[in-house]
Amino acid sequence: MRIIGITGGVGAGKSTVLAFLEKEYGAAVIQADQVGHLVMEPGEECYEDVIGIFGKEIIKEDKTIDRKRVSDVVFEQPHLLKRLESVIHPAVKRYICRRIRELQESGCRLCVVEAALLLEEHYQDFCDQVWYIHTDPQIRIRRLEESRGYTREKAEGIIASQATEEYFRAHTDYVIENNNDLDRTYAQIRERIEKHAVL
Ligand SMILES: CC(C)(COP(=O)(O)OP(=O)(O)OC[C@H]1O[C@@H](n2cnc3c(N)ncnc32)[C@H](O)[C@@H]1O)[C@@H](O)C(=O)NCCC(=O)NCCS
Ligand SMILES: Nc1ncnc2c1ncn2[C@@H]1O[C@H](COP(=O)(O)OP(=O)(O)OP(=O)(O)O)[C@@H](O)[C@H]1O
Repeated sequence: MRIIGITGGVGAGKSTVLAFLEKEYGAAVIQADQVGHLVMEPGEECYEDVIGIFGKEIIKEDKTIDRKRVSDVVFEQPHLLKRLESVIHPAVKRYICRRIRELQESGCRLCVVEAALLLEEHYQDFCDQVWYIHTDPQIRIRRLEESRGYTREKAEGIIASQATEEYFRAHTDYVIENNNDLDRTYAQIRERIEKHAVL
């Protein structure tokens, strides 16, 4: 099974690229953000620890954790983000490694793992290649304001907590530019998959 890692900053278009790989090439996809959400669901392994860090105020009526509330705090306060990461990251990595083993055993040909923190978490160790999705910060901020209702400050806070463009470029195998319309992005993906015999 080939494993492609997809990384890049907030709102760069990672999930959009992932959806294309799933639809066009039948890739099995794994999204670290979603796994992170899963492990803090009620009854899951990180639920109590996250409440231990932020207090009972983050519990919503339906008992789930209010991630928006957590996110409003952590991207402003690095020491709290570090504590949250120390709880979530090991659980996410275990989940992803387990899922990869399952996919391998099921005969899957292509798996794509998406993570903003792919490099920091060393997921490249189990990826055959890593792609960096690049979009200029101002375009990302505008897209996030329009599609997710983020404020400029919130988007900037997340961007500030992530790796720099230079770091991403220096540690990845292929860069996809996603500043323009999606057809141009998809063309770069096709080229990489087809000309470089990824499959
Ligand atoms: C802060 C939380 C609760 C916000 O949840 P919410 O559903 O509102 O946002 P979402 O998870 O979609 O993240 C929003 C954006 O921030 C980025 N992001 C999330 N965590 C981090 C982080 N630790 N460092 C840098 N960027 C991050 C995401 O990649 C995404 O681009 C959540 O992101 C979280 O638990 N983060 C810490 C754990 C983590 O590092 N997860 C990333 C994958 S393991
Ligand atoms: N080329 C593009 N043109 C216009 N809009 C785009 C383009 N690429 C992505 N978008 C939009 O930008 C927003 C962010 O894209 P997406 O969710 O794929 O980013 P992401 O990198 O996965 O975000 P996150 O870091 O939060 O996981 C979405 O609303 C998406 O539809």
